[in-house]
Amino acid sequence: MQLPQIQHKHHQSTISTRPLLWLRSSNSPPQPSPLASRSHNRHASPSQASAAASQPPFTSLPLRVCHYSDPISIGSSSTASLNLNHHILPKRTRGSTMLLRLAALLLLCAALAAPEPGADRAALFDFLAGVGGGRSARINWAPTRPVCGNWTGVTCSADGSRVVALRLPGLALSGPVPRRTLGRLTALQVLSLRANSLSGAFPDELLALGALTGLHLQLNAFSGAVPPGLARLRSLQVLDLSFNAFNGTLPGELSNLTQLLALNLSNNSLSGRVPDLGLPALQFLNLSNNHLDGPVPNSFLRFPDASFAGNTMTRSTPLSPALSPPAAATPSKKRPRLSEAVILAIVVGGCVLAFAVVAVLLIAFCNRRGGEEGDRVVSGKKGGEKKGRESPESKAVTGKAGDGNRLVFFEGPSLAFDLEDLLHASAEVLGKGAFGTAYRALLEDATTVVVKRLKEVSAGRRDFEQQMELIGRIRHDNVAELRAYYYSKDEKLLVYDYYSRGSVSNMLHGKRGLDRTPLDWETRVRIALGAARGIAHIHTQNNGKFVHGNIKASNVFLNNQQYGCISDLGLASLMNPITARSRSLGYCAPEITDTRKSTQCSDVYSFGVFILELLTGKSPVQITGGGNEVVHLVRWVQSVVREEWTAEVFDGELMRYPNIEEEMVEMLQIAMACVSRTPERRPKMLDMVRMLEEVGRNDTGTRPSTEASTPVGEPRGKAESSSAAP
Ligand SMILES: Nc1ncnc2c1ncn2[C@@H]1O[C@H](COP(=O)(O)OP(=O)(O)OP(=O)(O)O)[C@@H](O)[C@H]1O
Repeated sequence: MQLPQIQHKHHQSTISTRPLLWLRSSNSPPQPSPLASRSHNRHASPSQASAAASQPPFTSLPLRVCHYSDPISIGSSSTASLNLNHHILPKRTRGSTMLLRLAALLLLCAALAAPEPGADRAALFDFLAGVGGGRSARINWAPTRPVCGNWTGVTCSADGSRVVALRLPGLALSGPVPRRTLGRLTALQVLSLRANSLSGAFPDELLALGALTGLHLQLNAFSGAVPPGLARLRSLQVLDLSFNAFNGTLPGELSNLTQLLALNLSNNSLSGRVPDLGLPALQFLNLSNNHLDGPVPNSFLRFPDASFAGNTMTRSTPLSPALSPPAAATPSKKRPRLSEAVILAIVVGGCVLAFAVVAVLLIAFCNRRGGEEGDRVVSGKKGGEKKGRESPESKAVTGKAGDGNRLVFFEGPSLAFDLEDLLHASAEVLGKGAFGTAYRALLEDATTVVVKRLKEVSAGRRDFEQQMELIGRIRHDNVAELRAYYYSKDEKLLVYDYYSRGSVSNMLHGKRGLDRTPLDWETRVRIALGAARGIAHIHTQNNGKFVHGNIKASNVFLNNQQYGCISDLGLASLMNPITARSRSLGYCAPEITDTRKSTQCSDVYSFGVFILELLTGKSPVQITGGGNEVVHLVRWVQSVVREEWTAEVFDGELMRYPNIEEEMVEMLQIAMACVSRTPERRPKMLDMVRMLEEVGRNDTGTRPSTEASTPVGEPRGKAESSSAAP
């Protein structure tokens, strides 16, 4: 991907961009292409280098670093003004010089008067003084300015008394971490020194930082053992030591890290067997490209092959050829032909796309860096920074002057991340849909978001932004909120909350066995009712003209109250209609053709198909007869019902629940009305809400109770009031 040169808006300094690496196994950040990165793995054996082309499911995004070729920090500029020599200035400037001095003095006084994390300030200074290469003017730690809110990469507690986060990525820091410096930051929760050139053993003093939740030391040159003492960091949620030169075995003591959500030790020189660490909370694991051997421990069997690629580990089910280590150890692995095979595997895995997402995110990040100094994208409202049309809900905007590319965040109740956090996130591919690829990204503060990279957007910038503003304003319990969007010529990104239980499609058709989430009747009714409320609300937007356009089970999730919650609204109108339609097979109303766009009536049809899916447990389109026969759910249900075999249509899994037949039949009738061929005969979504609420009200108390006790038809706070509003 061609990365642009970006001008720093204020200092006129050129930021040269280094190509990023993401989900890659490479030895150092500046690699021109993900496909070429195999040959640059400085710690990996040839086998690892080959396997490095595989796609570990977890990695960091810190992969492009911006360098200011002519950096001038605010601190240094204010110091410069103090040093002005009035003797060489013309008389008329002497007055202003005095003013400047006075201002600087006031600034100093203000700095001294403000509540300061005094001890932490001293520790930070000692760190900077002791670390190699740490005198970069990009580290704007001016003694005259208060630490909190001013010092580069430093975040303080709410009362300003302690430093709680230190993020100094890509600042060319080198050498060992100086002793008795960072260990004094005892309130530190997040430490990120990623993408520097720090070396030496793991800094032991970090092991005393009991409040740490995120430790990001990836992309450095640390060596020696992974210390067992890490187990003392009981609050740790994210540990990323990837792309270093750690060796030795993996300490079993890590099993004490019961809060750990993400563990990335990839691209080191770890060896031996992997102990069975348990780690029940772990969601991301990457041990790829080490020298590990032995079986994949039981507790890690739930992670994909890519987590272990580039080792010689074995698991009960064979590693997929694309990811298995290797044979790559043999010279033949170095041959171009094999490399192509590996590359193909990457493409098949779809993970290469993740690379591009991060590229764009990084571009956006650099754009942000080019914006106002200290411009925190979501940390608060900033008046006047967004020119032109502005949604009242938009919180802040970053961008490069002139091209209009920008990242826009919307207000949200739990918005606690900014773009920088997003860029530092570990990520994995969730899936590929009609509109692009979705990634799950774990931020440094352990927040998980979903980043959706759209493809084949046919709408122009203006239409796109208008639609985003519409979508971003929608707030409803049963509608997945759009948190942020990014638009540039080449990339369009959307940021959503992550729904940990996955989509209703996963719940209905996901793999059978232990991992399967059984969907009881009550849950299905709540899903249908919630989704109906959400869609009904959507239909009231834009003066009652808003269309969802892509209603299907993979776009319905469970909200906190276990009701359906609809996502991906309003995207269909921005896309190439033919591509979108081909992926929504089975949900598409018959009247929608290549030239006719989705309507609210066609939304109702799609919703009807979704209800049939909930009732039957079957996909909207099934291929049978050895791939020769296509069975459409709607037609199948219609034919069965016509033959009066109604009971035959229901999901076998529902048969275990007594006394629900009547409700199932009612719901079937509602669904059948929705999938009428004649659009005008379909009910409105608001009618659907009422009808589905009636289904719940018919409960005579004989229905088996489930863990979620809220009666289906009962008003439920915001969702109910919202649904009543339309
Ligand atoms: N916010 C989310 N939380 C959890 N999983 C999600 C989220 N958004 C999408 N997914 C899952 O990621 C996968 C890919 O989603 P995506 O929306 O890209 O494709 P889709 O839903 O299959 O098709 P379409 O692009 O038509 O919506 C799906 O399995 C989807 O359920």
